[in-house]
Amino acid sequence: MVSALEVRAVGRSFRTRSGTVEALREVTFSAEGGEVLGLLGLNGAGKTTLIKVISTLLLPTSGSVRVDGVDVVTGTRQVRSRLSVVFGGEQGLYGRLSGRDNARFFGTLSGLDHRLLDRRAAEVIAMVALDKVADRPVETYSRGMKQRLHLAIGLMAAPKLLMLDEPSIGLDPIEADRLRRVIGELAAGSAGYRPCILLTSHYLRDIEDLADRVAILQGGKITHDLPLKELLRRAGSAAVVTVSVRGDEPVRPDGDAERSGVRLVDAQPAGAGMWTARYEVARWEPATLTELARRWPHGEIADVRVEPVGLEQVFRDLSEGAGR
Ligand SMILES: Nc1ncnc2c1ncn2[C@@H]1O[C@H](COP(=O)(O)OP(=O)(O)OP(=O)(O)O)[C@@H](O)[C@H]1O
Repeated sequence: MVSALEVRAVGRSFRTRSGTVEALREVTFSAEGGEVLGLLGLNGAGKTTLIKVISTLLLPTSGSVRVDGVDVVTGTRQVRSRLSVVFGGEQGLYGRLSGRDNARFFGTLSGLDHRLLDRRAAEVIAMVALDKVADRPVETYSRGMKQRLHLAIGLMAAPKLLMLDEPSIGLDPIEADRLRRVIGELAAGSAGYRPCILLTSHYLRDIEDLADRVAILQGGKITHDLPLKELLRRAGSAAVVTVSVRGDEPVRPDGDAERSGVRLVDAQPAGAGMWTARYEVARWEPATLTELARRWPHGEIADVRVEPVGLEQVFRDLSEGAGR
């Protein structure tokens, strides 16, 4: 089977006055249709360079990239017709034109047959839920609507590979959620097929909500390439649970934290006969609550607060682990 995206041992260096910068080093990964791959990296890690190489804007110095089986260097034109890059932000739309006319215009630029333009524009506008405002000038759109229009335009040519760069940048939480919902539907096949989606974002919520897999770039190298669930599992704990207990001191950890998946972090008296204790738990499930109650045989649990460990924490831990 041909992968939607295949990146093999890609290197890209830049000559600068102060020497050579290796922006990408031996980058290798692949992704399939229907998969959402999150690409994470701190500033300067090489994300933009990688996106430019995949989208044929920069030549790789070494290695190869294939989009839907076509090499980016020898098949530049075919590759361009198989992928779309959607950037965050407000630029690149014609404010006086309607959303529908913007979609038609960019569809023409990407070589779509004019007989298909109207139908395709209506389809993609429906996919991103802009039907009601499709004939209004884009200058009257909210930021979120403009972002969804960018996505619609990116879908005009039914790309096999959809690259989304910071898609929710500058959006309020409601608009960001709406956009994430649309992206999730696309990955699930709302466009009639399942594109491969490469998602770059500093906003980890996008990645956490949408990605099936996460690749982490550090210093131009892929340091991790894992299913999202596995990456979160590597945090070592799924949640931090804070319990307030009325009653006696807790039973101290009895060496079975590994088996029970519940590890006491600290416990302190909180006055008026109350204790506050924090636990790291490997899984948050009904058995965890039973286990916590077992730790306080003479106490009454008055309150439980659960904070899931998110990708942000994992990313921070991994970045620190890599020497930052
Ligand atoms: N045209 C260029 N000339 C020289 N160095 C460059 C050029 N483009 C990128 N670099 C260098 O390559 C490295 C990777 O940059 P890149 O922009 O790809 O990182 P990034 O992960 O996209 O960062 P950010 O999150 O800040 O956008 C950096 O050290 C950068 O300074």
